Amino acid sequence: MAADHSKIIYTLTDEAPYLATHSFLPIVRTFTQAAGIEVVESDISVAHRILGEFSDFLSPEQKVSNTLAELGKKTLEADANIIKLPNISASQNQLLAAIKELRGKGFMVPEFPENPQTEDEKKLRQRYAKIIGSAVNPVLREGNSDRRAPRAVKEFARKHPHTMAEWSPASRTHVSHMTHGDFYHGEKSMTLDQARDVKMELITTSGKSIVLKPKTSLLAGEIIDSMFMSKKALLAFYEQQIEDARKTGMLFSLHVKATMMKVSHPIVFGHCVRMFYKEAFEKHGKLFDEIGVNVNNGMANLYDKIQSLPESKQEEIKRDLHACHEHRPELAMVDSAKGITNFHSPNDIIVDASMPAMIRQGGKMYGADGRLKEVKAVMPESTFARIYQEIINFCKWHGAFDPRTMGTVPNVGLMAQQAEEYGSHDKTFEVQEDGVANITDLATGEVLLSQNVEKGDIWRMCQVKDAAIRDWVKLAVTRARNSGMPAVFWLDPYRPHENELIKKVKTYLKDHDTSGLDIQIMSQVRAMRFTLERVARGLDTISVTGNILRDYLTDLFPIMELGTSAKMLSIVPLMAGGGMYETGAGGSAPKHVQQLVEENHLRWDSLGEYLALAVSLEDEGIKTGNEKAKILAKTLDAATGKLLENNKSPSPKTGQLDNRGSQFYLSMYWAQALAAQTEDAELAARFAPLAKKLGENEQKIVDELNAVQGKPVDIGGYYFPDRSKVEAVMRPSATFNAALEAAQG
Ligand SMILES: NC(=O)C1=CN([C@@H]2O[C@H](COP(=O)(O)OP(=O)(O)OC[C@H]3O[C@@H](n4cnc5c(N)ncnc54)[C@H](OP(=O)(O)O)[C@@H]3O)[C@@H](O)[C@H]2O)C=CC1
Ligand SMILES: O=C(O)CCC(=O)C(=O)O
Ligand SMILES: [Mg+2]
Repeated sequence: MAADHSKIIYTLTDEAPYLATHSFLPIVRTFTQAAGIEVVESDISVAHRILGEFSDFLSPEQKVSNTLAELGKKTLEADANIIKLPNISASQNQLLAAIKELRGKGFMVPEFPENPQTEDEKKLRQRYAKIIGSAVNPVLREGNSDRRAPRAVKEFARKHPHTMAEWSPASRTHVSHMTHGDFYHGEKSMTLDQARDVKMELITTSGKSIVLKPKTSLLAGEIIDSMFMSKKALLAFYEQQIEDARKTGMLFSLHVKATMMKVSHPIVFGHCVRMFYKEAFEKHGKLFDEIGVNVNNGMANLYDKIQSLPESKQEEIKRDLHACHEHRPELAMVDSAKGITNFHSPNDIIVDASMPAMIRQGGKMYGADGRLKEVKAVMPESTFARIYQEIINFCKWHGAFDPRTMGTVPNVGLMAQQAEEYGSHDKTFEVQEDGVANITDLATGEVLLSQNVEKGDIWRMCQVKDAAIRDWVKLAVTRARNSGMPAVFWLDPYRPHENELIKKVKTYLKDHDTSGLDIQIMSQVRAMRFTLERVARGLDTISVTGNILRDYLTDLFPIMELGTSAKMLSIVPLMAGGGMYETGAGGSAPKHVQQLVEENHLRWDSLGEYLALAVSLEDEGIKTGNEKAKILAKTLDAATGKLLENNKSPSPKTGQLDNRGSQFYLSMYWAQALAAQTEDAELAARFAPLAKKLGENEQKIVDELNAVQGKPVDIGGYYFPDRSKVEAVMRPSATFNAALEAAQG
């Protein structure tokens, strides 16, 4: 393919990464132009996704296309080269706020039907369901996951270690999970002998058939699972844990992943809130139902809904809620200054980030008085919760990890084609009546898997495709070979699903040359212990895991090693041949936007973007034979290394170098590296003037960038900001802007 047809797709997302993109894209284009590469935008922000879904409600000039669907199709093409920034996986509260903002701006998308009654409302609700929770990543992730800390980043962390609180062997902090009645308990799993169409059906005790999902087409070799969480067991567990925390004087803290597990975890979360405030719910439950309170969306929803009630009633409810606290444990706070507890909103306590933060703080979270305290971390589902208890045990014995000496733990994750639990939300159901939940072959009527369930249980089917597993095993071998590190498959033979996986892993490993490689299979708790023993000795170990542990471990280890998962290289080699380059392994850090709006300081670190862009350019260079792209990649990596070496990352403090200043330094180092290289004289000549100009004006530009800080700014919205205002805020240095412009061809 001719180099001048090269295209890199760069996503526009939300919050801090969206803001950072507005200053970064003009920089990127200045450089990529020189290699004939066009950088095109694809807006997959939550606001744009709402507009795309509801274009039938918009005027012709307001209509936008469904960019997410288009981008999803692109991932299936061999020449896809996509840079994907983190996006909001919207909770219901966030969705409501986005809808309100859009309507306020004259985009009359429908109101979200919280309690759909009519057929029309039910349809609208279904359309909105496509936008809620983790709705972007599963569509785009048509490949498995390769996440690691690049050498330069790890070296930087060793030289400039982040803070790490001490761990005491006497710490009482622990994880509480269920030991029966959860998804782990009684899971059933099978590998399909042939392609089959199945239905999911509940046969009630009264003999009625309720079709949960009429048809799902499965391929030969696919692994399917059937599992459920018992409501009775869950409630008994919560009751016991709440009481245990009270008796022992521990902070009570709940950790879920309601964004990715968008059907099951809001229910799991809601049961906990209702149990905690049991007496208030017994007294006011009927009224709450009437006014549409749904604490699956957190206490924020309750406080919002009761505002429709007379003042005196509101006071009574609040009194009754407060009264519950008298015989309850103290709750962990998300923001103690603002009085926001762990129960406020399920998207405030996303387990992959919230547990590592606690571990980094020496096993403590904030109480209502703003002081750090030991915690009971409640994660009902036991399948993966056990790894956190294991790392807590290790920290108590070993003490806190030392970022200066600890080894690194990259991850190879099974993620493609909506693998495992994270792809299960269209196959997850809250059981309406006691009965048997069956997965039945449509053609033969044969029941493949069945479970006895009761009203209120959460039943689900998960699946993972054979091709995805093969590709994952191959990626693991490739990473083990290229890195020279041992690789451990974290698989538990006592869990039926993972037992099926183990059989396949053993088979597919034989397709590869594994001579000289150290590849092992261990259950999760052993794998964690083995890995941590090595980490403490400065040794590196690849974790090869399923989809949930991919998510958990790629925040856990980076947060210990690097202070944040924003500094991870995160590659998705797409199964169709293309590449998607995610930027960091974390999210969109909402409090960063708040700081920008209040103080015009953006602490967001775009390092993930720099790393992603370098591999994207390298990939483009290799696939299209574009030598200039390869040089851009190499020099960008060198510039990133220098940025770290010279400590030009954004500071969290207003008044100091922020995201914009850091981007300036990257541009300067990149231009300098290009000017200095001797492989391509044309590129060197093209970037020499920019390198010179930026070097000469370094102090002036940094002063211009820092001078604007300390005052509030207006970006014209939160979910749907005004792009021209964002651009003005994000590009405040006239000197820098002029230098970039002059360098453009
Ligand atoms: N790939 C994706 O699309 C992902 C999206 N999400 C979404 O992101 C939102 C927030 O999720 P949450 O779980 O709180 O996780 P985040 O990773 O956004 O936040 C955790 C903390 O990590 C730090 N952090 C993360 N990225 C950066 C960065 N680039 N530069 C500097 N600091 C960073 C910040 O800490 P500090 O206080 O030190 O600044 C931040 O408060 C949610 O809407 C979630 O659904 C979450 C994960 C991945
Ligand atoms: O899609 C999401 O909501 C979050 C994704 C995530 O946390 C991850 O992939 O690490
Ligand atoms: Mg994650």
